[in-house]
Amino acid sequence: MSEEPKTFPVSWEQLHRDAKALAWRLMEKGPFKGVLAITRGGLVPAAIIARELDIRLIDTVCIVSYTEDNKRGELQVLKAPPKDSQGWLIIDDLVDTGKTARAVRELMPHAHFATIYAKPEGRPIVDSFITEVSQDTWIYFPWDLGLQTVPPLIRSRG
Ligand SMILES: O=P(O)(O)OC[C@H]1O[C@H](OP(=O)(O)OP(=O)(O)O)[C@H](O)[C@@H]1O
Ligand code: HPA
Ligand SMILES: [Mg+2]
Repeated sequence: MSEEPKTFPVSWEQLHRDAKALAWRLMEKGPFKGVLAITRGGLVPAAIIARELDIRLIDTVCIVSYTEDNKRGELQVLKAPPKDSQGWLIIDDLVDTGKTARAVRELMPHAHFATIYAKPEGRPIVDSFITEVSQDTWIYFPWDLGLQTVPPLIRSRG
């Protein structure tokens, strides 16, 4: 992963709101027979969307992308998705370079692919998303954040 100058921290409330907005959009794309979460980032959004669409069949595709010198490396599929991709809804938290999405699409060519956030490089690979952020923005998800103190605005002025 490269150094990203801009940051986009997402709170639990915002994530819930954005996941529900995605569920609204997906209502007209279904019906879906099941939700496939891309671990690990897709797990929380998948739970919210499955609840809103009243889908009880949930599966995962478990993927690790090794990092070497802060760079995204080879993708390793630890657990494959179902063989028949027809009618499945794939959920991930975001698409960035599109490497993960491309790999999962190859395994699930007939599924609908949805993410909450999308960066320009990966956006053409997904079927549905809610919010686009620029390629040089790093999204921080609530499960990677903690409460901390911040200095008054006036002291951070250059
Ligand atoms: O479009 P890409 O460049 O492939 O990046 C997007 C992927 O990267 C993140 O997952 P990560 O591999 O960091 O693992 P995690 O979901 O377990 O956090 C994110 O959850 C997406 O799955
Ligand atoms: O912007 C991001 N945020 C968190 N994880 C990621 N994995 C790829 N891009 C990102
Ligand atoms: Mg992920």
